[in-house]
Amino acid sequence: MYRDRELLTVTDYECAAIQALSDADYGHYSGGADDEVTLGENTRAFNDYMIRSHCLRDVASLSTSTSFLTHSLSHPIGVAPTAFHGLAHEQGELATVRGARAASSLMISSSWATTSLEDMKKEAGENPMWMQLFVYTDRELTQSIVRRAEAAGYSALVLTVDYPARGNRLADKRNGFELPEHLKSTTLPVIVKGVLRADDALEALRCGVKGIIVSNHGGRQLDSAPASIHALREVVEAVHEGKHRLFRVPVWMDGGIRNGRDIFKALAMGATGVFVGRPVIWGLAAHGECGVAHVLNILKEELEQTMKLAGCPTIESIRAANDIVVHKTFYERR
Ligand SMILES: Cc1cc2nc3c(=O)[nH]c(=O)nc-3n(C[C@H](O)[C@H](O)[C@H](O)COP(=O)(O)O)c2cc1C
Ligand SMILES: CCCCCCC(=O)C(=O)O
Repeated sequence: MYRDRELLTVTDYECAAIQALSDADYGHYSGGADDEVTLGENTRAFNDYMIRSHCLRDVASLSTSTSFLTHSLSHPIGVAPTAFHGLAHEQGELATVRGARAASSLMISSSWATTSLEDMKKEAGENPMWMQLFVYTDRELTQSIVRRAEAAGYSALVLTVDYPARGNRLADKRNGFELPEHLKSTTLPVIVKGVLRADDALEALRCGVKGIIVSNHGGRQLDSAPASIHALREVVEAVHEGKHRLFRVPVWMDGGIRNGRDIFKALAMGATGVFVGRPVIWGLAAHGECGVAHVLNILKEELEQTMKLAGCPTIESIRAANDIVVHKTFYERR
């Protein structure tokens, strides 16, 4: 496992990635749409919530184990689909897949990967992978991707529904960001990714989806969309059945997660698990597969630390506690 006294947090990894990447590539990965209001809100909004910790709880034996659909996992931190890893590291997605496997993280492959979907799955071995695809007007093309993903051993398809058109990314325009010729790849391939409202979540349920990822695409599509953590509660409540926190389908979230406290808050607000995008890219750019694994392990260790300090020894105990995370106004009213 990669260890470095200088690289203790995701923010440390972002600083290392800035050194490793060209300005244009860093701008492409880090940037959001337009004024980047949503991009900023994604991280900031976690500070709107406080962890109302318990004391006098037995946290001697702690477990972060959980499940995503049929997969039993040792922790609830997955890798979000992000495109073009060949810009961040010479081994591209193969390094990311190896890092995710080393950290036992479920990974969602981007349909705009710079490595074929078959090669990625082969590299992952038994580590579970889902395949992301966009909504293409060419149905035959979509079907051929779906068939390839099935044949390769992907266990779910993640349909990104927040991309009817590309967001207005000013960093890319200012830097003249263009994909190098040698990376243009069309490895194109039902969980929906990009839901932010209760009514859309219910419509997705009616369409028979098996899961929902609350996401605003890392602030790269509609600027002024709400922070994912703010939208999470609305979606969770919509798909919530009864008063015992039984969900008709799991709800995950991504966007702005940079530490274990953020993950704890998302779980407490009803998420089955979380996915991280840019932090994985920072690990990849800084130290390849070891960097990816290290970033994911940092997040897992921070989650464990938060669970101990908050008096919640299991993921279920976080999700079952109705009041372990509260909006900060809770304290203003008292
Ligand atoms: C560089 C980059 C590329 C992305 N590519 C894709 C993609 O190919 N497909 C997709 O569904 N989402 C894509 N996303 C969105 C991520 O899956 C995810 O929603 C977002 O990165 C989460 O926010 P975070 O980066 O703050 O963790 C991309 C995001 C970034 C930053
Ligand atoms: C024409 C290439 C589309 C790649 C989309 C990648 C993506 O979702 C992103 O946010 O960037």
